[in-house]
Amino acid sequence: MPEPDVRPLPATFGQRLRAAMSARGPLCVGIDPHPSLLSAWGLNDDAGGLERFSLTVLDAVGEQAAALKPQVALYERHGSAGLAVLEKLLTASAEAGVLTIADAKRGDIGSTMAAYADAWLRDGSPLAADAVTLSPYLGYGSLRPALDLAAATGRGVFVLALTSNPEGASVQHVGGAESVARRIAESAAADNAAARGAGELGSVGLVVGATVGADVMERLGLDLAAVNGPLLAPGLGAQGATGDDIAAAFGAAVGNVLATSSRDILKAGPDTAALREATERTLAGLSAFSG
Ligand SMILES: O=c1ccn([C@@H]2O[C@H](COP(=O)(O)O)[C@@H](O)[C@H]2O)c(=O)[nH]1
Repeated sequence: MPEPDVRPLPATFGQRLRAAMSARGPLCVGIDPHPSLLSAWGLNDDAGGLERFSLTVLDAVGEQAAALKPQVALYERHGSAGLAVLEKLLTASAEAGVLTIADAKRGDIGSTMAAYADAWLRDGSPLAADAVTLSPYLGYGSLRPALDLAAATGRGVFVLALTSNPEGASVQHVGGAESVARRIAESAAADNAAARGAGELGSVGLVVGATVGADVMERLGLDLAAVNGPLLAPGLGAQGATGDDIAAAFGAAVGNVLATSSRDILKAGPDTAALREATERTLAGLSAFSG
């Protein structure tokens, strides 16, 4: 009879993110190599500049942030050479023990979704990250291949629910008390039920903008605490939101918020000390809810 496999299961993304947030604070630093930032850093708008930019951010703030969030579009615009740099960044981050969230906003019919899941969430995939952002416009259920693969490989997802841009309201707020956003939140809560039962943070997160505001949350009757998943909150700094705005809007769910900022921190580069100082300042600005 074969020996039972007694290797411990890998920690879930929710467990790893909770540990990172407890140790470092609730901040994710976005890596958005916009052409204007590359230029301001004295770098070329090419794969060489992209690599220098990406690895500088990892080196400078990788130990301060709970996670790094590369914006996939800004690598894709360089074609295959840009994606090769993204692969390098994801590998280097994993080797350094830094969690990564690939901001790819993927979503498609289930059969194609399986291929996106394979790219971002499969062990051994060159583009494997700890988590990926997903768009539920084709229906939350269409994301199932990614939800299942993430669960099987100890990875996570962040599903767009209430995005930080003003245009999001025209889709996400529709339906009032039965809004699209509320349905997405309820679906994520159902997928996190087992983690809730175990008293742990689930691995199915939502994207809820830091810019959204308490009035909208109230009007839509969203129970974000019931989601029991990480809440990725973009909009800090460059889009105008503050730590106080997050504390006011997220209420009882604020302990699950992972605030994310890109341009406001990145504009401090390329100097490593200045990037660290900007990250420190951003973390201090979250004191209203990070204790
Ligand atoms: O609702 C959303 C979802 C994703 N984002 C992304 O976050 C960063 C924000 O960058 P800043 O420079 O801090 O404004 C960017 O990659 C967006 O695509 C978002 O802003 N809002």
